[in-house]
Amino acid sequence: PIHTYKMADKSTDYSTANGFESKTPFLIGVAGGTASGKSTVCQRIMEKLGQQHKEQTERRVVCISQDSFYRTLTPSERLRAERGQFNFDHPDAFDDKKLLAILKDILAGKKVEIPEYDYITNSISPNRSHTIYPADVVLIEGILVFYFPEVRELFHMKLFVDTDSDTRLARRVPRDIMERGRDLEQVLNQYMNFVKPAFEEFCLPTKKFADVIIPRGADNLVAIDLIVQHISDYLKRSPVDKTIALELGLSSQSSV
Ligand SMILES: [N-]=[N+]=N[C@@H]1[C@H](O)[C@@H](CO)O[C@H]1n1ccc(=O)[nH]c1=O
Repeated sequence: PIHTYKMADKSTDYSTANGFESKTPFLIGVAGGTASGKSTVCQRIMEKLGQQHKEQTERRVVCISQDSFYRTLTPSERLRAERGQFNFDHPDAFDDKKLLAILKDILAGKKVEIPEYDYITNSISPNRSHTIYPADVVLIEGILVFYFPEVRELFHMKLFVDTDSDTRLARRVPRDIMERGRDLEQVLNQYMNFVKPAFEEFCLPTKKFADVIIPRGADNLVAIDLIVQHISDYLKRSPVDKTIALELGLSSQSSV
């Protein structure tokens, strides 16, 4: 029997329409504290899905970051940010309306432009954006992807990466110093004043919305395999959208 993939909170009928599969991408939200391993979990899922679908090079799995949707800071906010006195972990720091609009475009199978975020200048770098073509699986990772109800309701699957906060801090300090040009005192002050309190007030409470909670993040290979298997089963039931494959100039013969 052909299974129609029934979502918990919405039934999506991937029935064919005018000869082609008319389907929306499988949208996965990946939340968790800073440095919990969200983007690594996304990478592992994409790698393993890619391996699973060798025979179908059209399978497209892409990942976008909520950090691409930090709102533009006012000059005074930018000054505070430079002094480590701006709270980037608060929901108000994000342009959730823009994220919602982009996710709806993705679900409509549209091609979207995602800006890159520059942690050194604390701003979106206008010339560095990347294009997301219609995909089969789209992962969105971020500390507060489950905080905004309208965004949360769009996900077909919600993952929460649950890593101990001391492990996260231990990873965060070197990363902020090496990659984001900060000094130790500023990183620790920012963590104590903003990152830790905001995690407890805004991020941790969204764990209850997760379908799967992943303790230890990317090290948890059993959890990642389970998740990949679930996605793979879903993908097997919804053949590749030929229009997407043709549009992208891909075909099963091509060695993309
Ligand atoms: N500071 N701080 N915390 C946030 C948050 O924990 C994390 C979100 O991915 O990125 C951090 N973040 C965000 C924007 C920025 O310009 N700098 C920065 O460090």
